[in-house]
Amino acid sequence: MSDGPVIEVDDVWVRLHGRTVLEGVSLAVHPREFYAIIGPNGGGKTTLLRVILGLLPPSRGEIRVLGGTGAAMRKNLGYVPQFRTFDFDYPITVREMVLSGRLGRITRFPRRYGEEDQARAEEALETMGIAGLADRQIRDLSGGEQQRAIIARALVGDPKVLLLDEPTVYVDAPTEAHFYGILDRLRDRMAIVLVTHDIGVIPERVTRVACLNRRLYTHDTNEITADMLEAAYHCPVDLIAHGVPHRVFPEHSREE
Ligand SMILES: Nc1ncnc2c1ncn2[C@@H]1O[C@H](COP(=O)(O)OP(=O)(O)OP(=O)(O)O)[C@@H](O)[C@H]1O
Repeated sequence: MSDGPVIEVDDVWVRLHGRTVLEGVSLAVHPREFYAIIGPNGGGKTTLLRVILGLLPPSRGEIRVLGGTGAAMRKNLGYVPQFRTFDFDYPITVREMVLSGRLGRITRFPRRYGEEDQARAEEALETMGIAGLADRQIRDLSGGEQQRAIIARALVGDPKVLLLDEPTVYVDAPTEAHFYGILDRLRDRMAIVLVTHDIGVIPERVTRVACLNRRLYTHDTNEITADMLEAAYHCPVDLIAHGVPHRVFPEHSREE
């Protein structure tokens, strides 16, 4: 992989039903980066992911994936949508669900999974620690196990960037730590972009943080600063009460 950005968002604007949802958003994600985007509910996080994925055309601006703008480049993106968008009552095993992440890569007809598809699915199940659950029905899993299956499904396409929308909603604290450990190991192979409204879940391993509320506020470092939060949340945010690990903040001076 070259060292150029894997994703470039260049002055992107989105208007939906007469409302500006994204306003002049620019960012670059580099290989092996762990980029966290936080912001309040309705701040435009899912919209930004949808624009990056090519699911929603911007009113203005450009998205480049691995330097290109064509739809084919988007195959390099793995997407983990919000948990609530899945229908877990659908009768399907964990392996079948994970395999379905390969469908976009199969061009022959009729669409049948080949050996490589099967091998990738086993690898993704192993990576997410759910190989032992492969033959279970997805509806019989716990919320945390289902969440891992969703991520495994995004991994089978061998993405260069993994985009996650609120991935820890159904995950308890010990599992969350383990989960972020897994994401960190994935960074050998791909960049990670994680969006969340909950500033308490920003893991210590992030390499870059931005706040999004229609506009994007960032200092291009892994520090969340009080001014970024205030700009995005439009109110003073009690940093400690939200359990944000203090290491993501810069040193406070004596006067603060
Ligand atoms: N298809 C749509 N049509 C009209 N408005 C939309 C549409 N999709 C999103 N919006 C609006 O755009 C704004 C941003 O929504 P978005 O889902 O991107 O926010 P978010 O930051 O992901 O929020 P949350 O943390 O609640 O998931 C919201 O005000 C939402 O109502």
